[in-house]
Amino acid sequence: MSAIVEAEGLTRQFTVRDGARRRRVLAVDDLTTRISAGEAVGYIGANGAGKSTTIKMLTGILVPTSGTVTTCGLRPVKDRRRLAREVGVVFGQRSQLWWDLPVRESFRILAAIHTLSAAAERARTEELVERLELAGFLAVPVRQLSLGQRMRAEVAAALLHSPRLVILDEPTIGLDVLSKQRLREFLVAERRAHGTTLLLTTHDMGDVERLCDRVLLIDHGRLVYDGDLAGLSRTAGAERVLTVDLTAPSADLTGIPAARHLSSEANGLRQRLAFDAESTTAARVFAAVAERAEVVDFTVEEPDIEDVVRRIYAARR
Ligand SMILES: Nc1ncnc2c1ncn2[C@@H]1O[C@H](COP(=O)(O)OP(=O)(O)OP(=O)(O)O)[C@@H](O)[C@H]1O
Repeated sequence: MSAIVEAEGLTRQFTVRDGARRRRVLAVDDLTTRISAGEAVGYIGANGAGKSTTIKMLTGILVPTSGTVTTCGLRPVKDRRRLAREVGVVFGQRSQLWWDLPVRESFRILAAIHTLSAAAERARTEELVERLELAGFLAVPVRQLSLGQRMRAEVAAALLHSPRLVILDEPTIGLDVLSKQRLREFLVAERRAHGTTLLLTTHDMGDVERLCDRVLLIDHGRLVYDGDLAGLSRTAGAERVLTVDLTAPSADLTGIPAARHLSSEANGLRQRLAFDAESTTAARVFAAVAERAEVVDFTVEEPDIEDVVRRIYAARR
């Protein structure tokens, strides 16, 4: 797979005033990573961890203090214009649309900026209007749109020129559950249809769970995890939980190998056991429970990803 982002020792330092003194902040510290074409990567970290600074270096807005980065095979600062054709950026908290113009007009201006042919503009606009359900408000000025409508229009605007890389900065912030779901479904479909690479910064772990197959976790400018979500949970030692409903009240199911009894309800009719996916499996825990009691129903819960991230931060403090 060709590389869409290649960063090598990427570092950005700021000098900030701290009263009378000057202090250096390493916003991004020696970041080395590679993102291949077609990947969907969640870039997560606490406020101030260095996510925006990284994105700015990837898109040529900020010059690195040291290290190198290529985005879509281009040098972001030097080739910024050419890069603009390859990358689409969506900011959840900042509009890129013309506030007083109808949505349709913003699209026309952007198509002209990207020098799309009339046929390409028509086909892509139609595709995005249909997939993002924009038809009902194309003639409405942006300032009159609801947040959910505006975000859909923002995404369409950023994707109009069919960029190879789409960077989304907190794309679902402030959206209601349904709008979030629609937007995520659109992004999944867009990626499937066009092989688009997604790089997403978010505090919403639902975005990561539903959209990303890889997570980069950054803390104080340093990359502290690179892998899939399941691995992130393992890193934090997070446990899965087996809940069993039994046919008869039972004593606490303690002493199950590699599992920990968490709770019992209704005289032990429902019991919860936590286990570490590294040392056993849900099937083994279930089998051990079934030897001791008759089970009518069961569920297995995955670790809560927000809890996982909190644990990782806590462990590093
Ligand atoms: N222009 C700047 N001048 C000085 N310091 C800056 C500048 N931009 C960012 N920083 C500092 O660099 C660090 C990383 O900031 P950055 O905005 O990249 O974090 P972030 O992970 O995007 O945070 P958030 O989730 O709040 O957007 C912070 O300590 C921030 O204060």
